[in-house]
Amino acid sequence: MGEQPELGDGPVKKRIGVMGGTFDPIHHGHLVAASEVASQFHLDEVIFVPTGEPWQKDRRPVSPAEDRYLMTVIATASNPQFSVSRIDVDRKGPTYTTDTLRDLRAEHADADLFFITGADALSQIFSWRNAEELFDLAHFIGVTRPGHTLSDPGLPEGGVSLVEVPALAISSTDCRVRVASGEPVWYLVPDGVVRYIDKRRLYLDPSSTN
Ligand SMILES: Nc1ncnc2c1ncn2[C@@H]1O[C@H](COP(=O)(O)OP(=O)(O)OP(=O)(O)O)[C@@H](O)[C@H]1O
Ligand SMILES: O=C(O)c1ccc[n+]([C@@H]2O[C@H](COP(=O)([O-])O)[C@@H](O)[C@H]2O)c1
Repeated sequence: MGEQPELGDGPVKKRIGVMGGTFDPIHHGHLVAASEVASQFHLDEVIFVPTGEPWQKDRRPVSPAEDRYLMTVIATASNPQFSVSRIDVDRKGPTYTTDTLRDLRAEHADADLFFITGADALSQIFSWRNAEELFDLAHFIGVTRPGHTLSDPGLPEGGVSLVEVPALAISSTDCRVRVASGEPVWYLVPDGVVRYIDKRRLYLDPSSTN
């Protein structure tokens, strides 16, 4: 049997969301943002990409990349639309999103990429390395986040979409502080992540939480 003919002008491109983050730990704010963008933008899938060395988060020691990667796998395992990439964890040196997007474009040459970022990260985007190249590599989607104003910091015309997502006032910092002070993180992070934090004894040292 021959291949199905393509409709329209050419093959329909896959639409892949990319959710980059330090995920220390991953929480329901990340998951809701990815799910909502996937729905609103008719994405085929969302790839979560934990950072290797997040060079702008150097105020405190970040948990080992392998722990952050595994928590991301646990958190996304139940959603068939979600997957996790090791590309930033496996690349040596500081994590730059231009590298992330170049590598993903090489792996998914047939796809359009949509990079998902919260209001706080979007407002800092011009401090990222080679920021001017970012918008040629993916379409950017800025999502609302409680406590932060979602505004366009001067992004190129058509390069970014601003999207409202259900407001979850959760941050990884708050989760770490709660664990260090013996407060629960149940329902702020997926159940498997609560258990992983406990098993690996993460975030118990108060000096490394903030
Ligand atoms: N509650 C949330 N709602 C929407 N977007 C979020 C939320 N939390 C994080 N994000 C976005 O997810 C991406 C990855 O975030 P990150 O892993 O740094 O989590 P964080 O909660 O901001 O961590 P930390 O408190 O350690 O700075 C960023 O683009 C961030 O803006
Ligand atoms: O490219 C950069 O220089 C750069 C600087 C800071 C953050 N980022 C990316 O922004 C995403 C969210 O980062 P973070 O630090 O808020 O978890 C993640 O994918 C990072 O790699 C990228």
